[in-house]
Formats: sequence, structure tokens, C-alpha cells
Amino acid sequence: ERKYDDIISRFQEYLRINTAQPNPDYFAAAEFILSQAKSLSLEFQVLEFVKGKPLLLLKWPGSDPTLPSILLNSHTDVVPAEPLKWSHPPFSAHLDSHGRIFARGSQDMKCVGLQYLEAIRRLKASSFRPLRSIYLSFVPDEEIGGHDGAEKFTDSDIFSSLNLGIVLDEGLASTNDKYRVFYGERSPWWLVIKATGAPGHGSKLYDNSAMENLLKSIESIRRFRASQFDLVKAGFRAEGEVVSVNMAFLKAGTPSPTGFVMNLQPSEAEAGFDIRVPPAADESALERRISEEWAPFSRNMSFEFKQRVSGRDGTGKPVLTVTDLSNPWWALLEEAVEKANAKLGKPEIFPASTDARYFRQRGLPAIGFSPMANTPILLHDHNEFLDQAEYLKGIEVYESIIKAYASYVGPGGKESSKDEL
Ligand SMILES: CSCC[C@H](NC=O)C(=O)O
Ligand SMILES: [Zn+2]
Ligand SMILES: [Zn+2]
Repeated sequence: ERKYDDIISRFQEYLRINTAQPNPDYFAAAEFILSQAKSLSLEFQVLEFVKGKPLLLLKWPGSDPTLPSILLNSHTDVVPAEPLKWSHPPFSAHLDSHGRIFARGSQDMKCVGLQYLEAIRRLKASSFRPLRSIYLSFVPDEEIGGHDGAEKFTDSDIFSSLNLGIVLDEGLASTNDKYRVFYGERSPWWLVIKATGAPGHGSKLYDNSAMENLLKSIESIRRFRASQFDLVKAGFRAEGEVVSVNMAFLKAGTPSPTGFVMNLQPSEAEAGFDIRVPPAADESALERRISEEWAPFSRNMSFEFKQRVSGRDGTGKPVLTVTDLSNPWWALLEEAVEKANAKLGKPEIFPASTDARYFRQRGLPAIGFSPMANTPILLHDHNEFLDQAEYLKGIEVYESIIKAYASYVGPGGKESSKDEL
């Protein structure tokens, strides 16, 4: 049908803009989003907290500006792709004969950003009028930590003035027919451990070489990794509920024009790890493990964090969005998804990091949700794709959610009575 062709074409147009880190074409993306905002008669602002990194803030004003508003967040950047390893070029948005759209960002998360807009297009066409204001933010730099994007945004006076009640942000594809939904996320700790030791002849067996010192740590880290992974494999814990540790790099050896010197034991060696810490984890116990077992001074080792985000708030409480009846937005979401003939899975902890952490740190409820069911999880992978039917279904789901959120009267209001919730 013609109507759907236009929707898919707009999605493809957004996907074709190369916003891959480390050189995203942010202005092309901004221009595209602005053209959409104008065609929908939304209010808009281009915020440039950092030069060259525009953040677009769109608004559909509600009829009662005193009520807390809704923020629909998405990031405009994507991770790089290796074009030669893809079956279709990553910025072609190729639609294959099965209806799959191949592109970097098709799952993470240009789909969501545009689904918000398409849902609003449908609501406007149906003459729906929001009670609460709806904001949409298209933010830069999520894939590199969000420091020049969501972090600056949430620190700004403009952000405080939005009077937000709820934020929606990204989730993950689901391989079954229930959408995944997230109420918290693990915190990234990027750890570099360094070993020093006496250099020596490559033939000599001696204690305390830098390599031996580092390898002892690596063995210990791998035992810990296995213990955590075993909990997941045995079904005792979900992916987001254990500490993950993966080696990101290894750096050691004495370079030579033909590679590395083979008969010299180096005096320095280091390794880097991507560690993800669940919100409820004992952060000080983990830090003790790092300093006592993984990088002990007694073994000539030192460590440094390239990133150490805490999953706790100022009072030491894990930063989580409440998922019981005390959070009306949660019940409204479940109900709205069901109204669109879809289902939500059990709330989970997001295994990686998203901009949602900045919103939650501000004390706002934030829900991670990307409506992609029966879809392989391909974010950051080769051949990332989304089925067009799944994309269109997601628009209906957001239409239902936005309608429910924007109409929510609030505690005491007629639509928040017990039987409604
Ligand atoms: C630590 S900031 C990096 C954020 C990134 N987000 C998505 O993949 C991640 O690695 O989880
Ligand atoms: Zn993302
Ligand atoms: Zn990503």
C-alpha cells in the first residue's frame, strides 16, 4: 500500500544518513529531523551544547501545560560498520525480498526515533489532542558515552524547565513475541591494569616478570568471569544481573621492524577490560577485588579506570525505575502495549549502557523500550536489519503508548482510577 511505502521511504532516508562515529554527519540528520518536525507542525529547537553536535528538541504542546510532560528520547549517532562484511552496504537501507531493511541504526536506534514521529503523524491525522506536552529529543554521541549529548542536556536549565514526568528511551530486540522492556542498566567500568617486572633473556625462567604478573591477573579475572557466566548459563541470573568482564585489549612486547623481539621478556605489560556492573552489585567489594586480586601492588601492578560509572544515587540506592503500581507510567505502558495487540516481557536490567542513566540519575522514571519482536539482536553487529512489518507494528504500539501517556490525567484524575490501572 502506498501509505506504507512513504513510511518506509522516510525510514530509509534517515538510515541513509551516515551518522557513524567517530565522524557522524549530525547536520544532515538534524536537517532531516527538522523537515519531519515541520511537516508535523511540531515546535522545535536546535540546541548546540557542544559545537558541531546539535541536539534537536521537538514539542507537541499539551492542553494542560501544568501537568508533567513526556520525553521520547533517541540518539542520532550509530556505531561504525565494516561495509565489506555486510551483505548490503550499511548505509544503503536495502529492502530485500523478505521485507528486511538492512542498515546500521535500523535497530539501534533510528527505528525508534522515527517511529515516535510516525506515531505522532498518525495521532495528528486522527485529530488527537494531547493533554500533556510531548517532547522528543534527538541526541548526539550516545555511542561514545553521551557526555556531549544527553549528559549536557540533562544538566541544562532547559531540561529542568521541561517539567518531565516520564522518559522513554531505547531497549533491545526480542527473539520471541514479547517485547523486552528495561527498568535499569548495568554501569560501565573500563579498567586498565598494568604490570611491571624485571626484563630478562627469553630463555630464562624467573619469577615476577611483567608478563607473568599480568597473566596471573588475567587468570584470576577469567575465573571470576566464568563464575558470573555460569550463573547465567544455569539460569540463576539474567544477563543484566551479573558482572560481565571482557578483555578489550592486550598490550605488551618490544616492537622490532619484523614484529616483536622474541627473546626478550618485556618490563611492562597491560590489559584493558570492559566491565559491566549491575545496579544492585556491591561496588566497593568489586573495587577491592580489583585492587587486591586483579592488580595487587604486591605483584608490581597498578590500575586505572578509563570510565567508572556508579549505578547508585547520592544516597547509595541502586538507580532503578520502579515497576510496580506506585509508578503509573509502568501500568499505562503495559496497558497501552496490550491495547495495540502486543505483549511485554518481564522488566529487565539492560546489559549495556544507554542515555537512560542520565535521566534516572536525575530521579526521573525512564523506561528502555524498542518495539522489535521476533527479531535477532543485531545492534553493533554486521548485517543489522529490521523487518518492515515489525517497524510498522512498532508505530502502532507507540501510537497507543503516546495516546495513553499524553491523556493521563494523573493521581486523583478520572483516568487514573483503580480499575483503569
Ligand atoms: C560507557 S558509555 C558507552 C555507551 C555504549 N552504549 C551503547 O552501546 C555502551 O558501551 O554500552
Ligand atoms: Zn543505542
Ligand atoms: Zn549502540
